[in-house]
Amino acid sequence: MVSSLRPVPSPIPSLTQKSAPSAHISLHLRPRLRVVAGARTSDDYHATLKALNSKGRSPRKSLGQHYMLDSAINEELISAAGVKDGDIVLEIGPGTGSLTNVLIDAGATVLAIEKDPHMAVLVRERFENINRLKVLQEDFLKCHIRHHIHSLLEGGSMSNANPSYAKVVANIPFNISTDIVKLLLPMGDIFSQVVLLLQEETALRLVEASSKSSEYRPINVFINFYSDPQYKFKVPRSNFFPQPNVDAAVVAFKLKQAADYPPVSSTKSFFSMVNSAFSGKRKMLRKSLQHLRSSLEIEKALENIGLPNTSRPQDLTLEDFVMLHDSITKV
Ligand SMILES: C[S@@+](CC[C@H](N)C(=O)[O-])C[C@H]1O[C@@H](n2cnc3c(N)ncnc32)[C@H](O)[C@@H]1O
Repeated sequence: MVSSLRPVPSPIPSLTQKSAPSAHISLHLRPRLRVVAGARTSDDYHATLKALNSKGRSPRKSLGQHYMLDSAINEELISAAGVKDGDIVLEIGPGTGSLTNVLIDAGATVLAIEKDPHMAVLVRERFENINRLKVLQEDFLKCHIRHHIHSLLEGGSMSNANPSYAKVVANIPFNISTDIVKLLLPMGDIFSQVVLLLQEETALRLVEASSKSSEYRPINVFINFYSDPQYKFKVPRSNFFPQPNVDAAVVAFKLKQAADYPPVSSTKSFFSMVNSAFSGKRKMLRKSLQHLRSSLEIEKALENIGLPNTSRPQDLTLEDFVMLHDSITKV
């Protein structure tokens, strides 16, 4: 099913076009060298435009609709997740169905959740004879995803194989990508792999920022708590229609299971402490955590774990935060 070598008419940019260097990637976070640019024109280019034209639909900015034009990139996405025959895969935002098509071709059973009712109809029509695909017209951020995936894993009628875990592979709207990451990563009981196409700058911030870097935030502690993230490759903006103002990148999160989470007495109190620690980024922890314990007690807790009593949040690794939380809750 993969691409034939047909010329791409204007005004859609050539899929082989190199993108401009990313000017906004900040400070310590620099893009990796590996870039997957569409090396050929793709059936997806034609399928996408045909599908959009047939419905008279213009892409909606509010829904982050930037459609992938190259099935070669979709294939790289599913290979990053190791999708194989019989896998159960959640796709968020199938749009015109270009990634869905590659997932179905790989033998996966696909649950696709699409917010736009027109695109949900379009993708249902495109794959009307495929019984390994279920399309739900719902807002992913509000749907009962655990319930839907459980029924597939428990051997619902759609699936002939019954893997223990499902996978997520999706080209998601950039404007809700952090919300999606926050929702999915603590679901290591149902998902083993989450592979997402994100805005490149977001991908770098989420995956590369570590303690000591100025980009380090509570979300980085959260991500490393629940997963082992890996930046996979860059996808230049010229591979999407309409072309966004930024490049994209693929990130693979290998989800941990609960038994492998760092040992904290309560995740709620742990992340609440981490958020407070970052509330005044330039502030020393003995000040920003004062509502939990006295300055003296925080200083003592920091010293107990081998850190200077003047430490700021960006000085602490995930393991340091775990020890600090343990020490503070015991003081
Ligand atoms: C970046 S496009 C990707 C489309 C398609 N997967 C592709 O690769 O061409 C994002 C898709 O997510 C859908 N979407 C936006 N917000 C959503 C939400 N909250 N829940 C589910 N789908 C959403 C959009 O309508 C759109 O189809």
